[in-house]
Amino acid sequence: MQTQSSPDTLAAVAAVNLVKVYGTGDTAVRALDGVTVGFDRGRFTAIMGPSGSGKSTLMHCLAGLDTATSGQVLLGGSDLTRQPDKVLTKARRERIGFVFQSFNLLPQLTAAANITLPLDLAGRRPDPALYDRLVTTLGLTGRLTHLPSELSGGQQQRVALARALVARPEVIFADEPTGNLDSRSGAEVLSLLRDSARDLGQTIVMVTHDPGAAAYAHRVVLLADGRLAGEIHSPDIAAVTDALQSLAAAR
Ligand SMILES: Nc1ncnc2c1ncn2[C@@H]1O[C@H](COP(=O)(O)OP(=O)(O)OP(=O)(O)O)[C@@H](O)[C@H]1O
Repeated sequence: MQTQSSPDTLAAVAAVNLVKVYGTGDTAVRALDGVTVGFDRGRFTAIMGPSGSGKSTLMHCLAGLDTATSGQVLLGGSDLTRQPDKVLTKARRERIGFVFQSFNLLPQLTAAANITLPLDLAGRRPDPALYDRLVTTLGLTGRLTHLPSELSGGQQQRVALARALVARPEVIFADEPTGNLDSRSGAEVLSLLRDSARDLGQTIVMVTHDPGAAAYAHRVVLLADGRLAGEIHSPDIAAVTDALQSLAAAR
């Protein structure tokens, strides 16, 4: 296991000495304590670590959904932390895709309209071949005219995934993307993420607690107490489980 990660400004997305403090004074929590890590283009990385280690905070800061206290977030080499809100919003809309547990589907739109919404907002049309492939692979063919309230949790999650992938963003951030899926659907989603990295050169960053899910990634980045605690390249379930157990034992 390696414990070093150099700042890599050529990475698709990178954190440089990122610090995030919630609250002030005695109650302040240092959720990120100087994290420097890069995520290479076309690679699928899982972020893992004990509960409260800063995984979600890191991903939210990388995705521009939360503001770091200090440090930099680089997207394609440019510093997101110094951009005006308008530029940040545009970058989020056009260059970044999100697959979060809370789905964030619009309740009044059909599944199909939810999937194409980010493209519609950007005045772009979906690539029909990619759209068809995603809808078929994700088992949504018979569900496209349904509203989110008419879909199961797993189906909603797959709509959110199709929405993130169809726009072909440079970077996709996924927070427990298989959390609500049965094991077969979960395996399909993870394969799809890995294929998207390989075939479309997308950069995928996924937070997960599941060593089985992490084993689909090219690399696992470990966090503990808001700091980088190691990396595993070409992870398998046993190596990930061992690393998590070592982190838990060190607490
Ligand atoms: N909005 C907030 N206000 C105050 N503290 C927060 C806030 N969000 C997170 N924290 C704290 O920051 C630390 C890191 O939280 P974070 O959610 O990033 O951890 P995590 O590794 O994603 O945890 P989990 O695996 O339980 O989801 C925790 O101590 C948490 O309590």
